[in-house]
Amino acid sequence: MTAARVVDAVKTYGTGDARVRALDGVTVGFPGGRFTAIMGPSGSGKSTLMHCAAGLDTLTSGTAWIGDTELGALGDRQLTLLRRQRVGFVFQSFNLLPTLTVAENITLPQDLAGTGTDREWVDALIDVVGLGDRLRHRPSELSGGQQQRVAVARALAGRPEVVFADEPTGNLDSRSGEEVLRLLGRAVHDMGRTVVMVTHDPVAAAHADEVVFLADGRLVDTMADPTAEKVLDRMKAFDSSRDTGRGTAPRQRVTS
Ligand SMILES: Nc1ncnc2c1ncn2[C@@H]1O[C@H](COP(=O)(O)OP(=O)(O)OP(=O)(O)O)[C@@H](O)[C@H]1O
Repeated sequence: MTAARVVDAVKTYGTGDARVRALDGVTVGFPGGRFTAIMGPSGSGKSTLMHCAAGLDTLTSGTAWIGDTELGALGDRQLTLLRRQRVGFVFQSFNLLPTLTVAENITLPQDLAGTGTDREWVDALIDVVGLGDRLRHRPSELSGGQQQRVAVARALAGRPEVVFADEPTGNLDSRSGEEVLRLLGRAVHDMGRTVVMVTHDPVAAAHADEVVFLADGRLVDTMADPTAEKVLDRMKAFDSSRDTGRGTAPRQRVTS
């Protein structure tokens, strides 16, 4: 089962000479029950791909799917509901609500949707993220790593079909980052969830089951069972092919 996918995805930003093709015909599926990392050089289109696949942004052409639902066919309200009920998000900057407690932050999406909370599942999650003694605290009373663990619990609380994480360790020291990555890995391998993570860090990507590589808005490679060394080597190959003028083309400008 493919939890999320894009087909022939094209995304352009800007107009005229300044028009940039951030996604240039990407087709990729993210399998259910797997942890996939999206890697690539800066500006290669990683965040754009994630945002379009997750329904946070729309494609210029092509289609994006969550399960069997094509996102382009949905109106604004349906898209909001889909994001709230079927997708979870973890961002680099945690995005917790400062006035709410940890417990309230974790169940906020279900409270907003009025769908009710699966108490047993949420209690199990709180156990896994290790924040049982912090439930009445506000985010400002937690470390960055703890805040991100709350964000991971919030993303998983509604049992979404897929969790998208955009550089989830970008604001964390390596030890807290490692904890968050292990948590995402456990969500997939012990709890049967699906995670798609954008990262530029080979060590983070090594936690995934599979890495997909973007360059200049195109899907250029995939790697199963990654290690940090293998991912780093693959990334270095991008750099050397750029240096020698071979391999991936420079970012394509669209002048029409
Ligand atoms: N809102 C926007 N308006 C104009 N151009 C944009 C916009 N968002 C992204 N781009 C351009 O699209 C391309 C892809 O950007 P994107 O952020 O998806 O890349 P990325 O691989 O996530 O980069 P990074 O690793 O640096 O975050 C870049 O050339 C970027 O400048």
